[in-house]
Amino acid sequence: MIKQYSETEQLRKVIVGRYENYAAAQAYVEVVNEDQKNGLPQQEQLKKEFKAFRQVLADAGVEVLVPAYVAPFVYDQLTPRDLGMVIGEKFLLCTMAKRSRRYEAAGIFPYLQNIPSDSQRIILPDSPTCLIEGGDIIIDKGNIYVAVSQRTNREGVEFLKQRFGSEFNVVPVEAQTLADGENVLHLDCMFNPIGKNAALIYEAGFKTIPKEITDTYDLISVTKAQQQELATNVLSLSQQKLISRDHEVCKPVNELIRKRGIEVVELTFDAAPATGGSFRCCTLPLLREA
Ligand SMILES: NC(=O)NCCC[C@H](N)C(=O)O
Repeated sequence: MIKQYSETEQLRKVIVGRYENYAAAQAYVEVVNEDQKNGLPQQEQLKKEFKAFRQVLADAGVEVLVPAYVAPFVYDQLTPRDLGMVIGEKFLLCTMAKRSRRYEAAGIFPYLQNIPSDSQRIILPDSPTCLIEGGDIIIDKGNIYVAVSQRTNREGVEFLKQRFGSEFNVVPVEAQTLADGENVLHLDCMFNPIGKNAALIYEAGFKTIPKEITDTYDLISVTKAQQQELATNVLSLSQQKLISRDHEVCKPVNELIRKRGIEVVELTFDAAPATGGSFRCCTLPLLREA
């Protein structure tokens, strides 16, 4: 059973990134984003942080799944978020922009085998040039926000409109580019709904902020320094509770979230963010429902 109509409804089942075998074969390591230019994390630190993260999820009653190991040529399986997206009761299998991530989805195939086949619930983009990554998609309150970013192109946005436009209001978002001086890898690195009607936002990451966002949410702005530490990239367990980094730069944001009456579980999570992804990126929810 897969289902997701919102970013904050009770999380029931989730795929969490695989730290085991990370960068096991140096020969296949590909530096895929700006953050990684500063060096990659050590296995031991990844292990410690991911174990604690998985434990918090399990203790909260969430079913935790881990991708199967693919092969040495897929050196990084830390951030399953981008591999796909549950949209309503369908699963969009994404087409990845980076070579080293192109076959990463094989690790989550075991979890797609039991999705009912009464209709075509697994949606595959028609063309290899149609790039979409799950980090660029957010579904909430009847809207699907999708960014044109470093990883998702206009063809990807058009595909989403064509396949999901009758059921959802598809809202395209243009992210600023590296050439504009903004390092916004995916939409969830600059925008993320939390609680009942709040959202974290890094305004400077947008070319234009869609009115669906300004009209719908009580916005909590993050600074450029906070965006760089992925302060928007929290994971909601429910409308009442979320997981965020205990990083010094993120703490003021956590306080603003608490002021909205949302419980914030702070965890040490520094290794995965050094690869470009924090809690949202390191998870792929399969089931959210009250
Ligand atoms: N949604 C996200 O922002 N995901 C982070 C992806 C990090 C991964 N190393 C990548 O660059 O593709």
